[in-house]
Amino acid sequence: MEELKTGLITKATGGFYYVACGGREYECRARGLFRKTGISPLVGDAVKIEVTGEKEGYVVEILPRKNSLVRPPLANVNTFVIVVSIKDPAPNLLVIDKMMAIACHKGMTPMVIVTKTDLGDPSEVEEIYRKVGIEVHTASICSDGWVETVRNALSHGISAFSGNSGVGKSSLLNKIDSRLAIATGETSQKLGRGKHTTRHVQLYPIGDGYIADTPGFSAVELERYEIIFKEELEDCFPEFKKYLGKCQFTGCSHTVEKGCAVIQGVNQGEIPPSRHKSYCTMYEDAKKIKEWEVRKGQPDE
Ligand SMILES: Nc1nc2c(ncn2[C@@H]2O[C@H](COP(=O)(O)OP(=O)(O)OP(=O)(O)O)[C@@H](O)[C@H]2O)c(=O)[nH]1
Ligand SMILES: [Zn+2]
Repeated sequence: MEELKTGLITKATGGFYYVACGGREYECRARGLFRKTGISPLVGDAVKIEVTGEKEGYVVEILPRKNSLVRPPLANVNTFVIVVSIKDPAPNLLVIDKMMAIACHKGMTPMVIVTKTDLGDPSEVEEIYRKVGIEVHTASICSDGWVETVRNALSHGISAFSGNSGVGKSSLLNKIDSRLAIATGETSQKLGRGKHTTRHVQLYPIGDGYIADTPGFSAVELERYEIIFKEELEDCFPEFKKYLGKCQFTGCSHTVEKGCAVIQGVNQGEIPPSRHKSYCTMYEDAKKIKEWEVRKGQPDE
C-alpha cells in the first residue's frame, strides 16, 4: 500500500478536494467509505491522503474535527472574526452577541474587528468586548497602522469572517492581503449580492494560518443553522463563568431571578448590561425551540 500523507483541505469543488500537503497541492477524490459513514470531508479538515500521482490522490481518512459549521461548510475554525462597522451600518450589539455565542458554543475563539473608525468613535464597542475578555481590533480604509497587528492576529489556525453586508469585510481583507479581496470580489460579482446560491468556501494562506473566504456569510444564516438550547446558553457568555453555580436557585435562568449571581455581576458593573440584555433576548428565543424542530430543520450534509 502507498504511503499516506497528512494534509489540509483548502478547497472543494465538483467532487474534488484540494489538499495542501508539504508545500504541494493534491487534487483528490474521496474514497467510497465516507458515503457509508455519512460524513463527507469539509474544507478545513485535516485528512490522510493516498498519493497516486504527482498531483493526485485519494482522501482516505478525516482526522478528528475540532468543530464544524453547516453554512458555510467549514471545519476546524480557530478564530471566528466578527466584523462590525461603527457607522453605515451602525453596530447591532444583539447581532454581535448572537454571533459570539455561536462561536463560543462551537469552541471557536471570537474576535471583534471594528471598522470605519474614520466615521466614528469605536471606544464604546471596544470597551464592552475587551471587558468580556474578547480580542478587539479597530480598522479603517483611511489608515494603515492596524494592518500589521490584524495580520499577525490572523496568522495561525483557520479564521472565518462574518459580518453583515456593507460592514467592510472585503475592504478589510484587501488591506490585509490583496489576493483575498480579489477572490472575495469575484465571488460576490458572480453570485450577485444577497442571492442564495451554492457557495464554495476556500482557504487562503496567511502567515502560518488560513483565512476562509466565506462570501455572504451573515448572522441570519449562522443563526438558522447553529442552534443553542436555553440550558447551553449560559456557557456561551464567557464573562458569566465565574458566577455560574453561585445563584440562589439551582436551575436559575439568570434572566430575572432573585439572588441571581449573574444579575449581581451586572449590577456591580462587571458584566456589561448590553451583554445581559442580549442573553435575555436569546434565552426567550431559545425557550421556543423544540428538539424535534431542530432535527427537522437540519439540512442533509
Ligand atoms: N469611510 C469608510 N468606508 C469604508 C471603510 N471600509 C469600507 N468602507 C465602505 O463601505 C462599503 C462597503 O464595504 P465592503 O468592503 O464592500 O463591505 P462588505 O462587508 O465586504 O460588504 P458585502 O460584500 O456586502 O458583504 C464600501 O462603499 C466601502 O468603500 C472604512 O474604513 N471607512
Ligand atoms: Zn442566575
